[in-house]
Amino acid sequence: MGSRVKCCYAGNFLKTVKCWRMARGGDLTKNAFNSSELDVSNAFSSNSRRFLTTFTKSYESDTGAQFSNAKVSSLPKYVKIVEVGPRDGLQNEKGIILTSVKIQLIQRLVAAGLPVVEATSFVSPKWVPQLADAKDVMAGVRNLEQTRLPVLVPNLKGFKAAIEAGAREVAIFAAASESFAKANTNCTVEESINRFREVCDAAKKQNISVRGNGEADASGSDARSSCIQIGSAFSQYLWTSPSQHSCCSSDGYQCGGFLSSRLGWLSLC
Ligand SMILES: CC(C)(COP(=O)([O-])OP(=O)([O-])OC[C@H]1O[C@@H](n2cnc3c(N)ncnc32)[C@H](O)[C@@H]1OP(=O)([O-])[O-])[C@@H](O)C(=O)NCCC(=O)NCCSC(=O)C[C@@](C)(O)CC(=O)[O-]
Repeated sequence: MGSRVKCCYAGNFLKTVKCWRMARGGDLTKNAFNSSELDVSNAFSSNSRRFLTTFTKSYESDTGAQFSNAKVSSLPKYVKIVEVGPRDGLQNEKGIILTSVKIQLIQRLVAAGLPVVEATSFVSPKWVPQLADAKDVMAGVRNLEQTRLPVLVPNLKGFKAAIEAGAREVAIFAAASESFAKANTNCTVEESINRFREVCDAAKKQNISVRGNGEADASGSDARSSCIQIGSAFSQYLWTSPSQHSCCSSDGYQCGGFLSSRLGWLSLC
Protein backbone atom coordinates (compact mmCIF):
# COMPACT_ATOMS: atom_id res chain seq x y z
CA MET A 1 0.00 0.00 0.00
CA GLY A 2 1.48 3.36 -0.98
CA SER A 3 1.35 5.97 1.70
CA ARG A 4 -1.85 7.92 1.98
CA VAL A 5 -1.56 11.47 3.16
CA LYS A 6 -4.84 12.72 4.60
CA CYS A 7 -3.40 16.13 4.58
CA CYS A 8 -4.93 19.47 4.23
CA TYR A 9 -3.48 22.85 4.59
CA ALA A 10 -2.24 23.50 1.05
CA GLY A 11 0.93 25.10 2.43
CA ASN A 12 1.66 22.24 4.78
CA PHE A 13 0.77 19.74 2.12
CA LEU A 14 3.13 21.28 -0.40
CA LYS A 15 5.81 21.60 2.34
CA THR A 16 5.16 17.96 3.12
CA VAL A 17 5.48 17.07 -0.55
CA LYS A 18 8.76 19.03 -0.66
CA CYS A 19 10.13 17.26 2.40
CA TRP A 20 8.81 14.01 1.01
CA ARG A 21 10.79 14.68 -2.13
CA MET A 22 13.86 15.70 -0.12
CA ALA A 23 13.70 12.71 2.17
CA ARG A 24 12.91 10.24 -0.57
CA GLY A 25 14.98 11.68 -3.38
CA GLY A 26 11.89 12.82 -5.24
CA ASP A 27 10.01 9.54 -5.29
CA LEU A 28 6.55 10.53 -4.14
CA THR A 29 5.07 7.06 -4.16
CA LYS A 30 7.44 5.70 -1.51
CA ASN A 31 5.91 5.40 1.92
CA ALA A 32 7.84 8.28 3.43
CA PHE A 33 5.15 8.94 5.96
CA ASN A 34 3.65 6.30 8.19
CA SER A 35 0.98 8.44 9.58
CA SER A 36 -0.21 12.03 9.16
CA GLU A 37 -2.05 14.39 11.46
CA LEU A 38 -2.79 17.85 10.20
CA ASP A 39 -5.78 20.06 10.67
CA VAL A 40 -7.99 19.02 7.76
CA SER A 41 -10.66 21.58 8.47
CA ASN A 42 -9.42 24.11 5.90
CA ALA A 43 -8.18 21.52 3.50
CA PHE A 44 -10.81 21.88 0.89
CA SER A 45 -11.65 25.54 1.30
CA SER A 46 -12.04 27.38 -1.99
CA ASN A 47 -8.52 28.85 -1.95
CA SER A 48 -6.90 25.44 -2.08
CA ARG A 49 -8.34 24.18 -5.37
CA ARG A 50 -4.77 23.59 -6.50
CA PHE A 51 -4.22 21.55 -3.39
CA LEU A 52 -7.30 19.46 -4.08
CA THR A 53 -6.06 18.55 -7.56
CA THR A 54 -2.65 17.56 -6.19
CA PHE A 55 -4.20 15.67 -3.32
CA THR A 56 -6.72 13.85 -5.51
CA LYS A 57 -3.99 12.79 -7.94
CA SER A 58 -1.73 11.58 -5.12
CA TYR A 59 -4.61 9.81 -3.35
CA GLU A 60 -5.74 8.03 -6.52
CA SER A 61 -2.22 7.00 -7.54
CA ASP A 62 -1.43 5.79 -4.01
CA THR A 63 -4.65 3.94 -3.39
CA GLY A 64 -5.93 3.20 -6.89
CA ALA A 65 -9.32 4.27 -5.53
CA GLN A 66 -11.46 7.00 -7.04
CA PHE A 67 -11.34 10.09 -4.80
CA SER A 68 -14.77 11.51 -4.27
CA ASN A 69 -15.88 14.48 -2.27
CA ALA A 70 -17.88 12.06 -0.21
CA LYS A 71 -14.57 10.95 1.22
CA VAL A 72 -13.90 14.49 2.37
CA SER A 73 -16.62 14.31 4.98
CA SER A 74 -15.19 11.06 6.30
CA LEU A 75 -11.71 12.58 6.68
CA PRO A 76 -10.74 13.19 10.30
CA LYS A 77 -10.98 16.73 11.57
CA TYR A 78 -7.36 16.76 12.61
CA VAL A 79 -4.31 14.88 11.34
CA LYS A 80 -0.69 15.30 12.41
CA ILE A 81 2.32 14.16 10.41
CA VAL A 82 4.73 11.90 12.27
CA GLU A 83 7.72 11.19 10.04
CA VAL A 84 9.34 7.82 10.93
CA GLY A 85 11.74 7.45 7.98
CA PRO A 86 14.97 7.88 10.01
CA ARG A 87 13.84 4.95 12.17
CA ASP A 88 11.33 2.74 10.32
CA GLY A 89 12.99 3.42 6.96
CA LEU A 90 16.64 3.08 7.95
CA GLN A 91 16.04 -0.01 10.12
CA ASN A 92 15.17 -1.84 6.90
CA GLU A 93 18.17 -0.63 4.89
CA LYS A 94 20.43 -3.50 3.78
CA GLY A 95 23.61 -1.57 4.48
CA ILE A 96 24.56 0.46 7.54
CA ILE A 97 24.00 4.19 6.89
CA LEU A 98 26.66 6.53 8.33
CA THR A 99 25.64 8.24 11.57
CA SER A 100 26.43 11.64 10.00
CA VAL A 101 24.01 10.89 7.12
CA LYS A 102 21.27 9.87 9.55
CA ILE A 103 21.77 13.09 11.50
CA GLN A 104 21.62 15.11 8.28
CA LEU A 105 18.41 13.35 7.20
CA ILE A 106 16.76 14.24 10.51
CA GLN A 107 18.00 17.84 10.29
CA ARG A 108 16.57 18.18 6.74
CA LEU A 109 13.22 16.68 7.72
CA VAL A 110 13.04 19.09 10.66
CA ALA A 111 14.04 21.99 8.36
CA ALA A 112 11.17 20.97 6.06
CA GLY A 113 8.84 21.83 8.92
CA LEU A 114 7.77 18.40 10.20
CA PRO A 115 6.55 18.66 13.80
CA VAL A 116 7.53 15.12 14.83
CA VAL A 117 10.41 13.01 13.46
CA GLU A 118 10.99 9.56 14.93
CA ALA A 119 14.79 9.60 15.20
CA THR A 120 16.02 6.08 15.99
CA SER A 121 15.49 2.97 18.16
CA PHE A 122 17.09 1.85 21.39
CA VAL A 123 16.82 -1.87 20.63
CA SER A 124 19.23 -4.77 20.60
CA PRO A 125 21.98 -4.13 18.04
CA LYS A 126 21.95 -7.87 17.38
CA TRP A 127 18.38 -7.52 16.17
CA VAL A 128 18.69 -4.18 14.39
CA PRO A 129 22.36 -3.45 13.64
CA GLN A 130 21.27 -0.62 11.31
CA LEU A 131 20.35 1.46 14.37
CA ALA A 132 23.16 0.43 16.73
CA ASP A 133 24.41 4.06 16.69
CA ALA A 134 21.22 5.39 18.35
CA LYS A 135 23.19 7.15 21.10
CA ASP A 136 25.41 8.99 18.58
CA VAL A 137 22.41 9.97 16.46
CA MET A 138 20.70 11.49 19.49
CA ALA A 139 23.90 13.36 20.37
CA GLY A 140 23.95 14.76 16.84
CA VAL A 141 20.38 16.07 16.93
CA ARG A 142 20.38 17.35 20.51
CA ASN A 143 20.13 20.94 19.35
CA LEU A 144 16.86 20.40 17.46
CA GLU A 145 14.93 21.45 20.56
CA GLN A 146 11.85 22.75 18.73
CA THR A 147 10.94 19.41 17.15
CA ARG A 148 9.69 16.29 18.89
CA LEU A 149 12.13 13.44 18.27
CA PRO A 150 10.59 10.26 19.72
CA VAL A 151 12.66 7.07 19.74
CA LEU A 152 11.48 3.45 19.75
CA VAL A 153 12.06 1.41 22.89
CA PRO A 154 11.01 -2.26 23.31
CA ASN A 155 11.58 -2.46 27.05
CA LEU A 156 12.87 -0.73 30.19
CA LYS A 157 16.50 -1.27 29.17
CA GLY A 158 15.91 0.60 25.95
CA PHE A 159 13.94 3.30 27.76
CA LYS A 160 16.79 3.94 30.22
CA ALA A 161 19.36 4.07 27.40
CA ALA A 162 17.14 6.48 25.46
CA ILE A 163 16.69 8.86 28.37
CA GLU A 164 20.43 8.74 29.09
CA ALA A 165 21.02 9.71 25.44
CA GLY A 166 18.77 12.73 25.83
CA ALA A 167 15.47 11.47 24.42
CA ARG A 168 12.44 13.39 25.70
CA GLU A 169 9.79 11.18 24.07
CA VAL A 170 9.65 7.43 23.45
CA ALA A 171 7.52 5.17 21.27
CA ILE A 172 6.57 1.68 22.35
CA PHE A 173 5.54 -0.89 19.80
CA ALA A 174 3.35 -3.86 20.32
CA ALA A 175 2.32 -6.54 17.93
CA ALA A 176 -1.32 -7.47 17.79
CA SER A 177 -0.49 -11.01 16.73
CA GLU A 178 1.61 -13.70 18.44
CA SER A 179 3.58 -14.38 15.27
CA PHE A 180 4.60 -10.76 14.86
CA ALA A 181 5.33 -10.35 18.58
CA LYS A 182 7.69 -13.34 18.44
CA ALA A 183 9.38 -12.26 15.23
CA ASN A 184 9.73 -8.66 16.31
CA THR A 185 10.50 -8.76 20.01
CA ASN A 186 11.00 -12.42 20.78
CA CYS A 187 8.09 -12.54 23.21
CA THR A 188 4.34 -13.07 23.43
CA VAL A 189 1.80 -10.29 23.00
CA GLU A 190 1.15 -10.51 26.75
CA GLU A 191 4.84 -10.14 27.55
CA SER A 192 5.11 -7.14 25.20
CA ILE A 193 2.15 -5.52 26.97
CA ASN A 194 3.89 -6.10 30.32
CA ARG A 195 7.10 -4.60 28.94
CA PHE A 196 5.42 -1.47 27.71
CA ARG A 197 3.53 -1.11 30.98
CA GLU A 198 6.93 -0.89 32.71
CA VAL A 199 8.10 1.69 30.17
CA CYS A 200 4.92 3.76 30.62
CA ASP A 201 5.22 3.70 34.41
CA ALA A 202 8.86 4.83 34.20
CA ALA A 203 7.97 7.47 31.59
CA LYS A 204 5.18 8.81 33.77
CA LYS A 205 7.55 9.22 36.72
CA GLN A 206 9.98 11.20 34.53
CA ASN A 207 7.28 13.11 32.64
CA ILE A 208 8.36 11.58 29.32
CA SER A 209 5.71 11.41 26.60
CA VAL A 210 4.94 8.02 25.07
CA ARG A 211 3.62 7.15 21.63
CA GLY A 212 2.18 3.69 20.91
CA ASN A 213 2.70 1.82 17.62
CA GLY A 214 0.55 -1.21 17.06
CA GLU A 215 1.28 -3.68 14.33
CA ALA A 216 -0.78 -6.62 13.08
CA ASP A 217 0.54 -8.90 10.40
CA ALA A 218 -2.84 -10.49 9.85
CA SER A 219 -5.58 -8.93 7.82
CA GLY A 220 -9.34 -8.79 7.96
CA SER A 221 -11.28 -9.50 11.13
CA ASP A 222 -8.40 -11.20 13.00
CA ALA A 223 -6.31 -8.07 12.43
CA ARG A 224 -9.12 -5.90 13.69
CA SER A 225 -9.81 -7.95 16.82
CA SER A 226 -6.12 -8.22 17.66
CA CYS A 227 -5.67 -4.51 17.01
CA ILE A 228 -8.51 -3.82 19.42
CA GLN A 229 -6.60 -5.84 22.04
CA ILE A 230 -3.50 -3.70 21.54
CA GLY A 231 -5.46 -0.49 21.18
CA SER A 232 -7.26 -1.03 24.48
CA ALA A 233 -3.97 -1.95 26.18
CA PHE A 234 -2.45 1.23 24.81
CA SER A 235 -5.34 3.36 26.01
CA GLN A 236 -5.00 1.77 29.45
CA TYR A 237 -1.27 2.41 29.80
CA LEU A 238 -0.48 5.37 27.58
CA TRP A 239 -1.04 8.43 29.68
CA THR A 240 -0.81 10.82 26.73
CA SER A 241 -3.78 11.78 24.57
CA PRO A 242 -5.37 9.13 22.33
CA SER A 243 -3.86 10.84 19.29
CA GLN A 244 -0.52 9.46 20.50
CA HIS A 245 -1.61 6.02 19.35
CA SER A 246 -0.80 4.74 15.93
CA CYS A 247 -1.99 1.57 14.39
CA CYS A 248 -0.86 -0.30 11.37
CA SER A 249 -1.90 -3.56 9.87
CA SER A 250 -1.93 -5.16 6.48
CA ASP A 251 -5.43 -3.75 6.16
CA GLY A 252 -4.51 -0.53 7.91
CA TYR A 253 -7.42 1.42 6.51
CA GLN A 254 -10.10 -0.71 8.13
CA CYS A 255 -8.11 -1.52 11.22
CA GLY A 256 -7.28 2.09 11.99
CA GLY A 257 -10.77 3.29 11.14
CA PHE A 258 -12.23 0.44 13.17
CA LEU A 259 -10.14 1.38 16.18
CA SER A 260 -10.54 5.14 15.87
CA SER A 261 -14.29 4.66 16.27
CA ARG A 262 -13.59 3.06 19.64
CA LEU A 263 -10.53 4.55 21.18
CA GLY A 264 -10.32 8.09 20.01
CA TRP A 265 -8.22 9.15 17.07
CA LEU A 266 -5.52 6.73 15.94
CA SER A 267 -3.14 7.53 13.17
CA LEU A 268 -2.78 5.05 10.41
CA CYS A 269 0.63 3.72 9.55
C1 LIG B 1 13.29 -6.70 22.44
C2 LIG B 1 14.57 -7.48 22.18
C3 LIG B 1 15.78 -6.78 22.82
C4 LIG B 1 14.40 -8.84 22.80
O1 LIG B 1 15.48 -9.63 22.32
P1 LIG B 1 15.89 -10.90 23.20
O2 LIG B 1 17.07 -11.51 22.54
O3 LIG B 1 14.72 -11.75 23.47
O4 LIG B 1 16.28 -10.13 24.54
P2 LIG B 1 17.21 -10.53 25.71
O5 LIG B 1 16.56 -9.96 26.90
O6 LIG B 1 17.52 -12.00 25.67
O7 LIG B 1 18.56 -9.69 25.40
C5 LIG B 1 19.37 -10.10 24.32
C6 LIG B 1 20.49 -9.08 24.31
O8 LIG B 1 19.94 -7.81 23.93
C7 LIG B 1 20.22 -6.86 24.94
N1 LIG B 1 19.07 -5.95 25.01
C8 LIG B 1 17.85 -6.18 25.51
N2 LIG B 1 17.07 -5.10 25.34
C9 LIG B 1 17.82 -4.18 24.71
C10 LIG B 1 17.60 -2.85 24.27
N3 LIG B 1 16.41 -2.27 24.41
N4 LIG B 1 18.61 -2.18 23.68
C11 LIG B 1 19.81 -2.77 23.52
N5 LIG B 1 20.10 -4.04 23.91
C12 LIG B 1 19.10 -4.72 24.51
C13 LIG B 1 20.39 -7.66 26.22
O9 LIG B 1 21.15 -6.92 27.12
C14 LIG B 1 21.13 -8.86 25.69
O10 LIG B 1 22.47 -8.48 25.48
P3 LIG B 1 23.62 -9.59 25.62
O11 LIG B 1 23.54 -10.04 27.06
O12 LIG B 1 23.27 -10.68 24.64
O13 LIG B 1 24.87 -8.82 25.27
C15 LIG B 1 14.80 -7.64 20.67
O14 LIG B 1 13.79 -8.54 20.19
C16 LIG B 1 14.73 -6.34 19.94
O15 LIG B 1 15.57 -5.49 20.14
N6 LIG B 1 13.69 -6.19 19.11
C17 LIG B 1 13.45 -4.96 18.40
C18 LIG B 1 13.25 -5.25 16.95
C19 LIG B 1 12.80 -4.01 16.23
O16 LIG B 1 13.22 -2.93 16.53
N7 LIG B 1 11.94 -4.22 15.23
C20 LIG B 1 11.43 -3.12 14.40
C21 LIG B 1 10.55 -2.16 15.18
S1 LIG B 1 8.86 -2.60 15.15
C22 LIG B 1 8.35 -2.05 13.62
O17 LIG B 1 9.08 -1.67 12.76
C23 LIG B 1 6.86 -1.93 13.45
C24 LIG B 1 6.48 -0.47 13.62
C25 LIG B 1 6.67 -0.04 15.02
O18 LIG B 1 7.31 0.27 12.77
C26 LIG B 1 5.02 -0.34 13.27
C27 LIG B 1 4.85 0.94 12.57
O19 LIG B 1 4.84 1.99 13.26
O20 LIG B 1 4.89 0.90 11.35
